[in-house]
Amino acid sequence: MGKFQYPTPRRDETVADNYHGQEVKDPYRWMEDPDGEETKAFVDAQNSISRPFINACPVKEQIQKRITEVWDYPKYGCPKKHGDHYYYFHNSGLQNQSVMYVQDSLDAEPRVFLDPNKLSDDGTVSLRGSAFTENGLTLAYGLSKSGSDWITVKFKKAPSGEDLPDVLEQVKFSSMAWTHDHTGFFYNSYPNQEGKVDGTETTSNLHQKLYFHRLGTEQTADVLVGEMPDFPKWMIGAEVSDCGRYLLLTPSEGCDPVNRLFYVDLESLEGGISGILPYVKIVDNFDAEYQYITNEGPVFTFKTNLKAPNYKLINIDLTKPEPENWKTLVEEDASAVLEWATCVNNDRLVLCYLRDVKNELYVYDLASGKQNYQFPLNVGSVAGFSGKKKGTEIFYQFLSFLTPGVIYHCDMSGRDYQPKVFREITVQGFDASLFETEQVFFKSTDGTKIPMFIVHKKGLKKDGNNPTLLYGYGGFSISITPSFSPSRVVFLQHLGGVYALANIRGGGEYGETWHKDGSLGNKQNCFNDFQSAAEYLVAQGYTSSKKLVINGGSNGGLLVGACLNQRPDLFAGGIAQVGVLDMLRFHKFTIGHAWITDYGSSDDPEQFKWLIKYSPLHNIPKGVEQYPALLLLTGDHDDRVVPLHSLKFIAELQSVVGSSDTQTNPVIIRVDTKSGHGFGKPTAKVIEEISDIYSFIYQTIGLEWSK
Ligand SMILES: O=C([C@@H]1CC(F)(F)CN1C(=O)CCN1C(=O)c2ccccc2C1=O)N1CCCC1
Repeated sequence: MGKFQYPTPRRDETVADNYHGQEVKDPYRWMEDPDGEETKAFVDAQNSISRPFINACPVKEQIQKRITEVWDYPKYGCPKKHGDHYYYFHNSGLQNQSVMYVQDSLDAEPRVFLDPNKLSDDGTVSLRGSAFTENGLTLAYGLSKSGSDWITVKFKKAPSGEDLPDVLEQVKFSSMAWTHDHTGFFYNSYPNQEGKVDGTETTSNLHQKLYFHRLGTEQTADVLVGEMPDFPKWMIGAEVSDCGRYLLLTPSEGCDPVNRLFYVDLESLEGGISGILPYVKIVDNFDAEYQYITNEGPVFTFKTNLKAPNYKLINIDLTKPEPENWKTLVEEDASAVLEWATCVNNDRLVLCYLRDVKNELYVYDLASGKQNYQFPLNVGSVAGFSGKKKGTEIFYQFLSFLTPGVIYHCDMSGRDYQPKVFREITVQGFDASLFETEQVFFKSTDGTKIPMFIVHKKGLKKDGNNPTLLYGYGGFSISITPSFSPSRVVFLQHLGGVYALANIRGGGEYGETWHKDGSLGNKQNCFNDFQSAAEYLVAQGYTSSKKLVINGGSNGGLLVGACLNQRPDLFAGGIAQVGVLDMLRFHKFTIGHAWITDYGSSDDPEQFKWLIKYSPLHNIPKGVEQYPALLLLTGDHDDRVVPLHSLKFIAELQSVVGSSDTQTNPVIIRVDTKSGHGFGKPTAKVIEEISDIYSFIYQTIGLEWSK
């Protein structure tokens, strides 16, 4: 591959910051202004390199065509009952957004209830959050434009779908909680945020407030019911209890699974909801998480990680709320993580556990906390669930790497549970029997056992010659569990690929211990684990460093950037999507301040030392013979991880390797328009992006297309 001529954007060597005595230059600081003419010109110049390179892939059309074919299968979500009707999401295959249908019964003719595809001509308006009233007669739903975190909340009558006039703007990171008289709705917004709020701005999201909206009134009449003026970073989660009597407030100040716990007895409010609510504090610290499950009168059940890093269920009686009166309902399981719990049929709990990255589903008695049934489940994930306290049935969706989806239905009114297949999702032309999934455990640098899924065609030759895509995330207590991906099928089936998913530390796969072992001062463990995963795949003959490409998005984009910098010899390439790459400044933009719980902050001298050691922007290796091929991807409306991270990183990398005679691998960036962090991305854009990624890999590590 010939040498690339990269743009040479202005380097302002006068920009430098003093971090606790250490000067750090930031020559591309000007790229932090997304509206600057220079920034826009830089983006255009970068796309003028990456677009032709990607399009030069000789089989790009075949790749895109095949991904489109495999993608074109009917997708369904679990039905949910609201009032006397069932609602479910369905995508006929290639629709940009899934459509919400309503049925009068499970076997009645479905009717379109809400079709987001009608709300834009390119599918870039997506549904983000929704909540039905208790009687199922009104729906509040959020709409996001171009993938931004900002939503506009609108309302519909159900089941007719008739639009109501109410509109709520400047809503972000919001709860959606109705009062049980169906007349009002709690939500969050940033009313005082200055300037643009269209998702292309980088303004920090501070001073979130809680409002109460009365249906049929203007947003200007909404009642400010909660604010924390002394704690600008706090976000105020709100939930109405199953009985409708209590409003639970769960303030948080970052992304750690911890929150405070306040409540309001809505029945005790003299004069109704008319101002800041008189909340009672049950927990006034950030020592643990308390997630509302249900309540029986004043006895509340919460999922918590208090002295239980794998989580447990506790009961708190509001009439005697002191911790010494709290009771454990379901003890922590030392070998499985309690991921979620839901009350169904008034007196049952459905609990979902994760054991060695595989889900298990159980029924417990609410009163006794005793387990009384385990649902039969294959190896894989429970990717969807629906059921509620006043309901007598549940639906759950099972997925795995080779199972596109099976939805089960179970009547919970008796004790003899007979889950039945409600719907089996199939992919034309996909024969799962041609492939296999292994779960292996390898040792990381410090000897810790790390799980990894490996998926490939049966009969794979372990001759070190298989192109391999190694995916990882490793943060924010998020577990990456088996899922089905049509584009991955194309990589395995037509590009002879091996797909590996490494469940590295920082995630939630083994509870809070696992998360903490990959956060803050331990963040390097994530990179060590991922590099050890790569070394395992090479040592076992799955692949070689010349055929190994790493991929991650968001926090996983940081993972890719840091690992390419640290071990440019170990990888042929990297695909970093919407990555966090400037670890000294991430907390200054949009919701970045909430990530300090995982990363720390450069404002703190001790934490600065952690960050400067691995921040991708500040650790690009100099003098390496060949930096791996790198494709960065971002979007102009990404207000979760703002594009400046990727712009500054690619500029610095190109300035370091661009002049090297031995650097033949491309290091380029693809900046999409009307595109955000990923949530709600239209199918057309998703397929284009994956096709571009495979085309990039095809040209850099040399793939072969087979029919
Ligand atoms: O997006 C993120 C991190 C990872 C996460 F913790 F899973 C979520 N996250 C967030 O930044 C979550 C942002 N966020 C809230 O804080 C919040 C409160 C209430 C409702 C909705 C929201 C919401 O989306 N990151 C991007 C890169 C690094 C972390």
